[in-house]
Amino acid sequence: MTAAHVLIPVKALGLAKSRLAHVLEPEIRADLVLAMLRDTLDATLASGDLDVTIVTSDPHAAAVASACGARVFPDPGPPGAGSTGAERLNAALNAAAAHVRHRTPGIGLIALQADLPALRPHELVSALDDARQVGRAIVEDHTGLGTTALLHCVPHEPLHAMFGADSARRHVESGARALTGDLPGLRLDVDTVADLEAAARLGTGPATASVLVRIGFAVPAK
Ligand SMILES: Nc1nc2c(ncn2[C@@H]2O[C@H](COP(=O)(O)OP(=O)(O)OP(=O)(O)O)[C@@H](O)[C@H]2O)c(=O)[nH]1
Ligand SMILES: C=C(OP(=O)(O)O)C(=O)O
Repeated sequence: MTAAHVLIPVKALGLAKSRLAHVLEPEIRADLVLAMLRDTLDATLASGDLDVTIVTSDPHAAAVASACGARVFPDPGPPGAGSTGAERLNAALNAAAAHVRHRTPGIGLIALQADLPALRPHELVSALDDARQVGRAIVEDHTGLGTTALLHCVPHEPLHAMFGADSARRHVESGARALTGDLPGLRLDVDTVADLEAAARLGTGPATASVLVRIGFAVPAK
């Protein structure tokens, strides 16, 4: 049986990585988002017996998913008028989780960020092993405030994603254990120029490395 099902959300590329908009033109920003998605996906698919679904309405992200062997779940769109970005993200993840659990009752779920270009397969394996011991767990991002992975191994409770600003605290309050392992690639989501520099130092997958070289970083692939 598949060990767990990984859900990776990606919003429309034109809206993505707005915190890099002051340094990167829209076209290269879109290339970077797709490259980080590809490297995140490749590391995830190399982590063992995991199914992977990309949650997106973006055709370019869906094409990358299909090329890598992942499934695509169409973003259901805003849950209501005036909903916030975080509400849209969590609604999309929760809908995808319900769909997966309908097909595969009780399967473990991992909601994973799409911008983890330095992710190593063993980090995801180790986090999943630890999450199984406690049922519900998170990996805090490198700032300690956000969540890069919500690992939900409680068979008969819905995912209840709570991503968005300060999501680590909310996930912990919802009963998730914050994992303490040494997981530098899994903790490094890339939102800012400083994050990009940190990822380049840590070593990214080849797709991201190639974009970094185009924008002036001299980096070896991991
Ligand atoms: N499917 C889906 N994914 C989303 C949605 N909102 C955000 N995401 C994804 O969730 C992750 C975190 O989202 P954000 O931090 O809002 O966006 P970002 O593109 O990483 O960065 P900023 O634009 O700088 O905030 C990213 O992978 C997004 O693509 C949504 O409404 N639907
Ligand atoms: C959405 C989140 O992350 P970020 O905004 O850093 O991508 C989060 O940590 O819940």
